[in-house]
Amino acid sequence: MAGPEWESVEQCLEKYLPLQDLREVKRVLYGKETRKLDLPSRAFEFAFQENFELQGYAFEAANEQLRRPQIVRVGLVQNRTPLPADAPVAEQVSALHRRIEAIVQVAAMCGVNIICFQEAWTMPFAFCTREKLPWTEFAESAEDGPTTRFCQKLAKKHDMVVVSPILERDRDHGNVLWNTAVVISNSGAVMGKTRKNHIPRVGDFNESTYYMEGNLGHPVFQTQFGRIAVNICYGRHHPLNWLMYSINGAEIIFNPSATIGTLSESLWPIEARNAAIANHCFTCAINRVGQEHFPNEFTSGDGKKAHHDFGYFYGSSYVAAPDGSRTPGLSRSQDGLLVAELNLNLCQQMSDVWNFKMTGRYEMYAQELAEAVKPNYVPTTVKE
Ligand SMILES: NC(=O)NCCC(=O)O
Repeated sequence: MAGPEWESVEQCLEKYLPLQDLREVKRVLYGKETRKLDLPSRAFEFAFQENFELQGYAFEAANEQLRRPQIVRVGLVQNRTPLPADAPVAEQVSALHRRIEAIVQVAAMCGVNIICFQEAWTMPFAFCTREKLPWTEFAESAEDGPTTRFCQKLAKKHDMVVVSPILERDRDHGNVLWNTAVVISNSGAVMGKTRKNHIPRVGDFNESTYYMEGNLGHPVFQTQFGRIAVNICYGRHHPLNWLMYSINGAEIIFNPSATIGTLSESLWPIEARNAAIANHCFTCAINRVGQEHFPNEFTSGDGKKAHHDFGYFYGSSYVAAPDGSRTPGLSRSQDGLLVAELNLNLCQQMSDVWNFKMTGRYEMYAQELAEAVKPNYVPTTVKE
């Protein structure tokens, strides 16, 4: 599997396809073309100085007579962990705070209204190790931990909604851990939190050793810039998880993730994009980037030798729209900020075209599912 030396699908297509073919391939692969955003040159200069990629695209919607366009800019951040995983915990967290502060500053220059970071952004993705210390020390209170306070300052300073996915320690319920996203209003107030509903039991994603499936359902946050929800990582494999955020009114669903090439790279471009189409909403798929090395060897339960690495986090963060179009992905190897301008009117427009909420047979599914989960259920299979 390719590592950082293979930059991206987009770069490969641009390099090898003649212009006419490239246009048609992009039409089929990416849907209606997204316009390149004219971002300020000082934002590009600062991003270059700070060594991260900056890309910006806009999704258009048709003009309506009764509604004004509902324009919102979202920022997706993918990043490496700046310090090695064996550096002191507090130093790793501070280094990540500094890195994100610089990226958020560029997002502010680009007029971003809502920004989302990658899954468990304040730590290396250490759940592969199954060790408790020092990794559980990265857990913080969602309400008033140092990272939430840090994000509150950023939110207020830049008038930006911040979605901050962290490892949460829930002091009010026996100090248990959760995989949580904290949603902070552009006023700086904590609006609330949402938790990862589906815990992977695949490969080295040994997350069930650390926390349980979320117990907060599918909350949607009504921000000044639109209704948002957060479907954390592995939840993207579950169409009903996306559906429930949509049923609660989400116009934008963020999917902060941490996933590796050998496991999921071929699924990555499909799942969040399909969710945007199926639910008439925008989806923002964010993946971490790079390789993380852990001090102690761990095994993968596959008979192969113990190792120190999780695998290659392939970045490739992107935004998909309800009409099925999508932005190109950020690179597979670099830290990056993807800015996307959305017109939320496109959600209702696509709903009126395709009518999935109208044609969906939810009552029938609800009844059938209610039966199917009963222990004595007999599947309706017709046999010869
Ligand atoms: N972080 C996480 O849930 N990863 C699981 C692997 C995947 O969903 O691709």
